[in-house]
Amino acid sequence: MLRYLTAGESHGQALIATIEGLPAHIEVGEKEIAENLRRRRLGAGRGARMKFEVDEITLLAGFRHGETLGSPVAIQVGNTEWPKWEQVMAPGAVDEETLANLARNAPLTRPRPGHADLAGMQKYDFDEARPILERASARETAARVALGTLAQAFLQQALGVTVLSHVVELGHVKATREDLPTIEDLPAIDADELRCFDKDASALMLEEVEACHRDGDTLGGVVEVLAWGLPPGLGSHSQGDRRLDAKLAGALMGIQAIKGVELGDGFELARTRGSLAHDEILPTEGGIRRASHRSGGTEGGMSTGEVLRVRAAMKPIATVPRALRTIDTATGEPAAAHHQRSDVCAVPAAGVVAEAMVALVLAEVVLEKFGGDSVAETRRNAEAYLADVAARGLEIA
Ligand SMILES: Cc1cc2nc3c(=O)[nH]c(=O)nc-3n(C[C@H](O)[C@H](O)[C@H](O)COP(=O)(O)O)c2cc1C
Ligand SMILES: C=C(O[C@@H]1CC(C(=O)O)=C[C@@H](OP(=O)(O)O)[C@H]1O)C(=O)O
Repeated sequence: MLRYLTAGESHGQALIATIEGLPAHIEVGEKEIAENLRRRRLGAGRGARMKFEVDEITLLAGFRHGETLGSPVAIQVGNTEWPKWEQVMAPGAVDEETLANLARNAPLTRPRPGHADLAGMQKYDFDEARPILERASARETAARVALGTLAQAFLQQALGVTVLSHVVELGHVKATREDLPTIEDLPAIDADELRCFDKDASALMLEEVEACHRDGDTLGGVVEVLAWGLPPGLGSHSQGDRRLDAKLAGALMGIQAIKGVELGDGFELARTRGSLAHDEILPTEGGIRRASHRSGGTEGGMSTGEVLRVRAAMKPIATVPRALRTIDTATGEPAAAHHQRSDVCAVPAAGVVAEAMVALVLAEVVLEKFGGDSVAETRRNAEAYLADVAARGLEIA
């Protein structure tokens, strides 16, 4: 069983990520985690904090000599902003004078519509938003990306699976393409500020980010995650919560600001007749193939063996510089929502987080199907299964 948790506040000392259940001998470490954390910081529209804060990675447990040990993993991602926040975020008790100073200087009593502020203050009995926004903040996704890197390395080393994301919509601008992008198309996207394969759309998207920035506004968009090399039969039709689609949707909806998820052609399929909505099954040399890729690579809650394709829709950033209407909870009077700094757009970064979440779900279902206390054991079990599928003439060619 794969279990993981993160802890840590946005301006706390560090984030901590822990995971248990990954096999031994995954070759992965600081370098790979740092690269994914670097990618998570990229993208047009990210705020000032992304430029000066550094992700300080420490592998605390579960590794030896560049490999996982099969024991619980703990990773620390230090917040280099901490010295500036030591007093505001002091974990220990502070004296009355400090408390009074903090309350005088920056009481966050004007909750932002669209952020966790108000519901959190109501639920956890706080008079200001600081204790809520600290954990709601997407800073936490750095910890999930660290864990996702381990899952990605495991999937690649055990099964040859690659998981990558790209931006398909930003505000009202849509990228268009007839065929599915290949693995070769996508790594190159990393260098682009928007990680979007459609260069014309990408230019318009960048203009839109600029325009939003000038207007004191914010943007959302849609990212797509693709996974190549999956075997058929991950997940199960037999219970709702075992369906791969359900696990993916839950994991992606668990990312801050994600408001919608679709598998394959998703909502568009609902507008399409059945004769045109499904992926016909054709015989081919050495097995079978599909005539199209509309399902997104799942049927009956199981992987089909085709490319997995899942999209996540991110709402615009809630901290709108041209502040939205709210109330001051200290007085009950109308007010402008608090705003100090924020991203204008974090869609490309959300794509990297979405990759991590998809990889964690896939690692879970791979381990459920094939087990394995070492990467080699998972690989052997998967190969035996795939050989059997092929022997029955059902290999995806
Ligand atoms: C990578 C990433 C960066 C984000 N950056 C910001 C930001 O700078 N300002 C902000 O208000 N929200 C930002 N968000 C979104 C908030 O974290 C999110 O809206 C908030 O936690 C409330 O949760 P909800 O949107 O799921 O309701 C970001 C989200 C992600 C995934
Ligand atoms: C720090 C990160 O993202 C933060 C996510 C975030 C939010 O409200 O979600 C708000 C911003 O932080 P601050 O309010 O301190 O400017 C982002 O910078 C990060 O992704 O590493």
